[in-house]
Amino acid sequence: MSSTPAIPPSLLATTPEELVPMLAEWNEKPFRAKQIMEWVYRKRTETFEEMSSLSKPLQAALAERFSLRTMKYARVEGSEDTTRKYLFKLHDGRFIETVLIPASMGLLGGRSDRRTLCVSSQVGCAYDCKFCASGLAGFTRNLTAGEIVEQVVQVEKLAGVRVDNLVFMGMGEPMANYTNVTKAITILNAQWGMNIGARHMTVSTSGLAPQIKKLADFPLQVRIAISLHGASDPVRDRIMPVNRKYPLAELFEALEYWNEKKKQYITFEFILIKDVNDSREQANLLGEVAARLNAKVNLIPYNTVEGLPWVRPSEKVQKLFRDTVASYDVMATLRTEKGHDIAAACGQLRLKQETADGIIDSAIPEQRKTIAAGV
Ligand SMILES: C[S@@+](CC[C@H](N)C(=O)[O-])C[C@H]1O[C@@H](n2cnc3c(N)ncnc32)[C@H](O)[C@@H]1O
Ligand code: SF4
Repeated sequence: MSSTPAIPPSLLATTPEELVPMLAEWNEKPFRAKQIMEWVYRKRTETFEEMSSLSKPLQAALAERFSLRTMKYARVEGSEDTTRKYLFKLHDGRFIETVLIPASMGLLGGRSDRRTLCVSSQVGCAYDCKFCASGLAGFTRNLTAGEIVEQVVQVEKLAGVRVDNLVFMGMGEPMANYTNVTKAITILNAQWGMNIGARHMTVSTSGLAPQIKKLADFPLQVRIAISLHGASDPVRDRIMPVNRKYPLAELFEALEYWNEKKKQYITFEFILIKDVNDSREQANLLGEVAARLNAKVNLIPYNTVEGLPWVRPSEKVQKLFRDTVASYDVMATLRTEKGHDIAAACGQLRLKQETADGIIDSAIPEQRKTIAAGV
């Protein structure tokens, strides 16, 4: 592959505090930082020349130092009433997906206006979970904080909506890109920035225990979702290699720390895969640990990934599993909405595009098929 073209760092990854010393260098007053943020986040200006309250030399200095948009909208799948999956081309030619999940029926029967955006945190993923499209072509690179923030800015404009909820459930493992993800969260939460409440942001992780503890110490009250998918080490080892590094005992210990620090419930994500993790025994183990850690459980029928032979269990098995977990006095939901399925399968659209562009080889590694076949 050709080397990455250099572009100036994104202004969307910059805080007003970081701007102040640069402004001093340019003989500008500190209050300009606030003005610049207003152009960026309130008026959503896409060029520096439009920042008409700033002097021409300051516009030029900013343009030399920063980029305002670093990725190009490539295409969208889905329509206004359904989940929309946006594909963006990054400055180095790679692709990422961002999924907008529309307003759903409110809990009390009325229509809720909430819109959830599922953002990517990396190009590809190194964690190699055996059921997931995101890791199929391996890991390419971390997204910068600017690229994470820009997904929200661009989708709001393209869809003409305001995002209320944000989930880090797109491509990549957010806790393996800790610094950029927490910086993006800070900017997305800031009043001068995207002003999204921290409690409306959920970081989903495959279980990187040390980073979970670190995030527990992070001052913003973000939520955490754990991709559990196995309630015992042998089952989890089979489908999630990360479990060999951080086995369940270590993961649960980190979650106890989370509970102590954050005092808010955890969510366990549990994909139901036929004959892999859908047994009564797994449901009992999951119920026990969810009750102990005060976690709610989201059960997700496996969403087929092209090239991978895993399948979801029958509805009867899914419901029995949910009822068994719920019998531990645990809140357990079975996700059936299409939107979530599409979000969960994040990574497939990008795989198709990068394969078509000849950036990656599409072959599903033989090893995946063997593991799926249970050999
Ligand atoms: C793509 S991951 C990204 C966040 C993080 N790396 C993680 O594993 O939690 C987001 C969620 O999608 C789930 N997922 C991946 N492939 C899926 C599939 N084929 N069907 C349903 N959910 C899937 C993951 O297990 C995880 O719970
Ligand atoms: S489920 Fe998450 S950690 Fe596992 S391969 Fe997919 S993106 Fe990576």
